[in-house]
Amino acid sequence: MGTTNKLDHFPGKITPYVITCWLLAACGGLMFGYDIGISGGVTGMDDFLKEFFPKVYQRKQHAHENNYCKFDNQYLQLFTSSLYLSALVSSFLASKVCSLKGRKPTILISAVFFLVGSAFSALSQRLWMVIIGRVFMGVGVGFGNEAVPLFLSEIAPMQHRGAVNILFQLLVTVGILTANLVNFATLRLHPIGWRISLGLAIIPAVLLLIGGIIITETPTSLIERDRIDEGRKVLRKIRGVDEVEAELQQIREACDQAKLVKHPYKELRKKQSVPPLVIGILMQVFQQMTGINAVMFYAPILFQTVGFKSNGSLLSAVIIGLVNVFSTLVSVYGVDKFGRRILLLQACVQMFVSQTAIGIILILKLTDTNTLPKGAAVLVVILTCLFVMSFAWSWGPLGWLIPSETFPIETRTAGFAFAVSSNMMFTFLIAQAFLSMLCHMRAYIFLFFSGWIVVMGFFVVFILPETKGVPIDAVADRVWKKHPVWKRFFNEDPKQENGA
Ligand SMILES: OC[C@H]1O[C@](O)(CO)[C@@H](O)[C@@H]1O
Repeated sequence: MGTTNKLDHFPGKITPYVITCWLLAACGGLMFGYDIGISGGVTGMDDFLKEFFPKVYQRKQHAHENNYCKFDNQYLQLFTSSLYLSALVSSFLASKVCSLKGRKPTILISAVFFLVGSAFSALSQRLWMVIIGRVFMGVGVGFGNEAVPLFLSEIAPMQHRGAVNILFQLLVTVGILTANLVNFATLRLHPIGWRISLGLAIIPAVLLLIGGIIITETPTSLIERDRIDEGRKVLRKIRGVDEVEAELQQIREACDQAKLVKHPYKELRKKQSVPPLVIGILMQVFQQMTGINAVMFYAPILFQTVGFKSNGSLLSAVIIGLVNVFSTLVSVYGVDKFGRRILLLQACVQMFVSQTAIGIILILKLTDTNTLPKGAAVLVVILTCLFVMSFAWSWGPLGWLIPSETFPIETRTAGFAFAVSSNMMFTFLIAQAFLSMLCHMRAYIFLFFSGWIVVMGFFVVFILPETKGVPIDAVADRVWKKHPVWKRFFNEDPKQENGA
């Protein structure tokens, strides 16, 4: 632990150049969000269903007794989920490219795959072509989600890292909202509305491509690869000052320490890695088990299921998208003021109440002929907004922030890759299973998610330590070693410390 621990006061300002780099790279978040938001609307569009899923279209036309099952089709779910499966696999490859070649090339690869994939899926004539397009886009998402959050925080001055990390999630929510708006507009454009929706993903991809060409490589990545002089030059440029030796030194020490560990993935198997690994993975798994993506992917379908017309359901999705963006802004302010645990716990209560209430209303009020009384329908939309609101200022951004600040430098990128892939894995599972679960569990599915939220509440109370205000490299000493559950993993016995 001989590192410089004067972590937060290096000279430097937020220069216009850094802001430009942030904005361009953050298009990676926009791209990811656009995709999350676009697929649900497209799956609900008649022209799309007629072309690729005529049976689902027929079922939809003749809404009958079992309305909950009208969208239950494995291939329809595969349309949404295939992207996350390929993102899951590619995020491990991306973590290698990211450390061996740098953040910039990883971002460029991401943009190219996304660009090709979105053009391909928009122009498809067959279902398999759409799916291949989605798989390409998934590689883009896997590479982007690995490199962009790292890039954003590595070029940020230390004291702004938390807020900048949330910028990624904020752009994800802006992407989702944009997609909801696009779907709302293209619904009326027969028969190619869905093609326009899918094709417009090209815009964030092109922006990211331009960004990938313009942005600088990060100083950490250059120094990690022994390109010290270039690292110094970049640091001067992004900080807007000449005096950067102290920060350069600190990055060098951190990189040297990381290099002592030859195999970060092996290091993750050691006892001391258990606490951050468990926390990093569970934060992401729980983020998905709130049921957020059941709403984000399938809100338009969900609202159609409970009796809204196409138009009304897409409009509701737009409202939810707006709530999502504005509530994420709250966390930028709240995360360092109230702390992580308070935000997460408050959200557990609000999410539990709203999910349970939605479930009960649907169980009691949704008739077999697929009608929900007007008042109940409005209440369901309001409750969905309350649910999304609390998710957006807590588990949404903190699902990324906490894993990025709990690992020590030696295992940070490897540990983060596990967190990213757990997110993709559970996003995939929800995308693939939700419509079938809806068919079999009906409105009880909401109670299923509320059950998970109770488990998450216990997790926060008993297991999750507070990391507010703790410098990133002091987490082991100040947090883990003092925590009643986790301190036993930090044995004082030197043999154990060395991993013997
Ligand atoms: O804003 C909601 C979105 O945020 C994420 O949880 C990513 O952090 C997505 O999985 C979800 O769709």
